[in-house]
Amino acid sequence: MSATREMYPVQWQTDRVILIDQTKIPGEFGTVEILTSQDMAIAIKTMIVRGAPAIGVAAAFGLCLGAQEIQTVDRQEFLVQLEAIAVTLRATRPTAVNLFWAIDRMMQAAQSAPGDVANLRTILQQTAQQISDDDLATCKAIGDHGVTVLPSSPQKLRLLTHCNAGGLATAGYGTALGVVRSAWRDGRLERVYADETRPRLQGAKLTAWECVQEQIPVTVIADSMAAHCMQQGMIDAVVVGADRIAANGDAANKIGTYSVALVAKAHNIPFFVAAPLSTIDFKIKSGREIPIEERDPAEIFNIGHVRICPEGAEFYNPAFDVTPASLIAGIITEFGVFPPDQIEAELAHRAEGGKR
Ligand SMILES: CSC[C@H]1O[C@H](OP(=O)(O)O)[C@H](O)[C@@H]1O
Repeated sequence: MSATREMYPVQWQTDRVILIDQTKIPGEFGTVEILTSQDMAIAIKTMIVRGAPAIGVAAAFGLCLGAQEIQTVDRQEFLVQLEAIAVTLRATRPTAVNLFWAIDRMMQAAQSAPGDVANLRTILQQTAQQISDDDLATCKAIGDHGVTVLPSSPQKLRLLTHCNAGGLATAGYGTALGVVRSAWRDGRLERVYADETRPRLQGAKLTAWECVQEQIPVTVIADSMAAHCMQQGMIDAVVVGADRIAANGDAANKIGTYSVALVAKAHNIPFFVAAPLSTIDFKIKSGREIPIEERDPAEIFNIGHVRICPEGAEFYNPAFDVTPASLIAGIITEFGVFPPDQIEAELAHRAEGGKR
């Protein structure tokens, strides 16, 4: 299956949501049917669906499931119960701002829609689908803008990425992998170097899978090898995704991204962050305010189902880190590529214009 437009990690089907089960890739390609808002919350928390834009889309359709569960015909009571479901979905994961942005957009749509409860259900489904469709178009625009800022030589570039910011992490096509796909389409790409991305291994499992699906040459490396590859002159540029970008351009992304950015700077290799406007959190001034999710220590002490650490050791498992704006050559958005210290000025007016 192609991992581009045809591959939708989140799909609404009449009265349920079909998720690609990302915990099973690459061993098996399977889907799960999500019938309730509660099950959608579990799917987001357990990373059956993951990736900042993808969990925003998933939460939006989770609210559509919730709307089906609410029995009342009283509009005000419906909105009260819908907000309670929104609280549950908001509590699933704290770092990716797309989750909160999508839920807020859905709740605003419901509260401002006219008519009875049946109409609110219709508006919610239309809004969730629009969020999904917009993200797909946004990823394509990010991909195409991204190619314009990649180094002009060599003609065929070697791009390193960290984690998975691909079609699986979005409504399709991807952000960082959107740049990869557009570069590949334009004959500008020799190879992707994919950090395996311990502990969840999204690079080894998901990025490699997406590239292999489309015959994009990909080399998987252990996270500890990225510095060596850059020192050896094997990497021309780095492109990663983001889960939340502060107004000053500091960017939170999967744990290990900050190290990659530091090494890229040391070797004068351009380090780009690819993300939609919905990932920029204008309400926070710097990356210090970005909440960092801490996950189950078992993700550290197990590989697969094999325990690799002795009982008695303690563990620390932050799922994200923050790369300061000073290490970022440019933020690639659907509106173009901007220096991180100009992101607030450049894009705030679009946010006020309701384009988010
Ligand atoms: C376009 S995906 C952005 C971001 O989301 C991923 O986190 P997770 O797999 O924990 O949901 C990763 O940080 C990606 O770069």
